[in-house]
Amino acid sequence: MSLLTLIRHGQSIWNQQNRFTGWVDVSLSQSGVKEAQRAAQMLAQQRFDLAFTSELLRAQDTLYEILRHNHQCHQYVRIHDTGSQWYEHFEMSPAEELELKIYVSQQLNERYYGDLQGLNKDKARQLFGDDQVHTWRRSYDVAPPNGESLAMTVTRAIAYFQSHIVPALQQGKNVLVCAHGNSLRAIIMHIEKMTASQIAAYELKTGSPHIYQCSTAMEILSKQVLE
Ligand SMILES: O=C(O)[C@@H](CO)OP(=O)(O)O
Repeated sequence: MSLLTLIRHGQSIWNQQNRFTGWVDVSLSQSGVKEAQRAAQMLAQQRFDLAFTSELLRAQDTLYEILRHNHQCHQYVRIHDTGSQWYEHFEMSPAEELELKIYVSQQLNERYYGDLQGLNKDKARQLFGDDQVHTWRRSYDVAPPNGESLAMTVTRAIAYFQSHIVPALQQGKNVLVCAHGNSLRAIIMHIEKMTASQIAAYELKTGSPHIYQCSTAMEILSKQVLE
């Protein structure tokens, strides 16, 4: 059995300003740092064997806050090139085995919001209408102009989940994934076998850990959301 913990980063400055963010590398707001610290307290006793995050600061900063306060994690190493798996060629010393590996991947980035990035969401509703903006934000397969639909985000996030995260879970490892509203909705849709309309209605709070107990056959045995 293994634990899969998914957490959306704490509130960012652009979440606070209600602006489409996507791949823009916006930092956490003061409330976002507090949310990350709160999540860190909730997860302080949990043992993680490895962690995954996106290329974006808001997810990485939330992850580091969690790891810095984790009683079981003494040192971590950030590995950007997830393809090479270089370190696995060497026999590890006991000290190296204590290192928690953090894999960073663009495939876990937020959904790319294209031309909407930077625009205030209320202003977008004035310009394009409520229905159009809702469709861009929460439909499954309609992409915003020059951006990604949720379906496109699902394709890349699930490819990564299958190739990098599932094998670790199948080995009984406890995995922490710190990412974004839409890349995590993609993973949740996949593991909870949700339909497109179920995921459309599923909102993920910032800084609120989702903890899944998984069997080695990747069945979900339980789910707990900490608030
Ligand atoms: O702007 C974004 O990048 C995302 C997440 O904050 O927004 P939405 O919830 O509208 O998909």
